[in-house]
Amino acid sequence: MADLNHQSKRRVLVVGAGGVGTMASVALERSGMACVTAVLRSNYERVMEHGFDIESVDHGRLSGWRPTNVVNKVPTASMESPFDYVVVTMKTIPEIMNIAEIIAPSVTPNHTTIVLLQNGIYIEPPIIDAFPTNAVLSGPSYIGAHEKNGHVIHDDPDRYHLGMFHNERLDKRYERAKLEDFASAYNGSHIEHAMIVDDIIHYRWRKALWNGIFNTMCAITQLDNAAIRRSGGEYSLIRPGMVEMAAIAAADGYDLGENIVDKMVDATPIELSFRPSMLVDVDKGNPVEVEVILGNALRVARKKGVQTPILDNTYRFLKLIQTRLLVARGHIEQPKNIPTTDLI
Ligand SMILES: NC(=O)C1=CN([C@@H]2O[C@H](COP(=O)(O)OP(=O)(O)OC[C@H]3O[C@@H](n4cnc5c(N)ncnc54)[C@H](OP(=O)(O)O)[C@@H]3O)[C@@H](O)[C@H]2O)C=CC1
Ligand SMILES: CC(C)(CO)C(=O)C(=O)O
Repeated sequence: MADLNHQSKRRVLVVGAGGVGTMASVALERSGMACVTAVLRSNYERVMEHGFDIESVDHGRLSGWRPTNVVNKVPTASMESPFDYVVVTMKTIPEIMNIAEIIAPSVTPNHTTIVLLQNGIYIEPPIIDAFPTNAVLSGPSYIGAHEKNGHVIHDDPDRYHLGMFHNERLDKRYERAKLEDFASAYNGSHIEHAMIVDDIIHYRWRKALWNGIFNTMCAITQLDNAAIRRSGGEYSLIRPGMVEMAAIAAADGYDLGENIVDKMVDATPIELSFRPSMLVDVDKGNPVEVEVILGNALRVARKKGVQTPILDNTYRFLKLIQTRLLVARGHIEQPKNIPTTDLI
């Protein structure tokens, strides 16, 4: 572990301590190079009293673990010691929340770097619009980690591509320095989690092939990734859906290469049954990230004139499920009129 004193540690705020946020906090704290304040919500009381109980494929068993600070509200940044990084690990549900507004009190202009460790495509532009003087890093994660009331099962290694999402008002050398500094802090526990890449949008489209198809279709059918393939979905829906997503990426200027569909399907062997994060949300009765995982991709398709019949229907089904979930949680009332979006 790095031998740094408290003063030289990066001050990091992690917003949302579910599976991804808790494991990000562990990686950063265990590196010895960061001091984490984690913002918790439903698990706050439990973690304050007992800490997290974590079973991690990367870090082993941690009982009663807590980051340096645990709070239940996004803190206002102090003038003397602003946050160096605000790491966002909440789900993105634009139907009911605005991430930029949530993190705003903790972001110091010209100083804080915002790191989005979330799924989705083109989730960065609204953050850059809201914080024009702050660097934005983007890291679509391949972790498997799920949290329930302070208990975390982390069974797939914490790995992600990390890149800067260029803000035209900032110098690329400044953004690059932030990218390298954050990656070094995250990787400081000597587990190589963050892999720096030059063009993060390419990697986000690659991941959209998996998330936009498996996450959505598993959430709709409530079948895990292996069950959906074994039930005939691989050739009727999964592969054709991935072909559509690759066509959107290509129209956006990102050629994902030959055999990308085979590669993405083979990336998760059929022997490995697991529930993608969106299916876990449906299991828990939580709203799903339909807009950032699929809606944003379809917005690009519309703009570029790409036909996406399978993904259009996937979106329509998922929006119905989303309405049920939002009503059940009291976020919206049962719609009386037919709800529409720019895509329906
Ligand atoms: N889990 C996984 O294995 C993977 C997840 N991802 C992506 O990572 C991101 C995080 O996913 P995941 O960890 O599964 O999400 P979870 O739902 O497990 O955790 C999100 C956490 O954020 C909290 N939260 C929500 N809103 C706020 C708020 N306003 N203030 C403070 N806390 C808040 C939630 O609290 P509460 O409990 O009160 O709702 C919850 O604890 C998502 O974009 C997901 O798609 C990517 C790859 C794998
Ligand atoms: C690809 C996967 C399954 C995690 O690695 C994911 O992104 C998710 O569960 O949302």
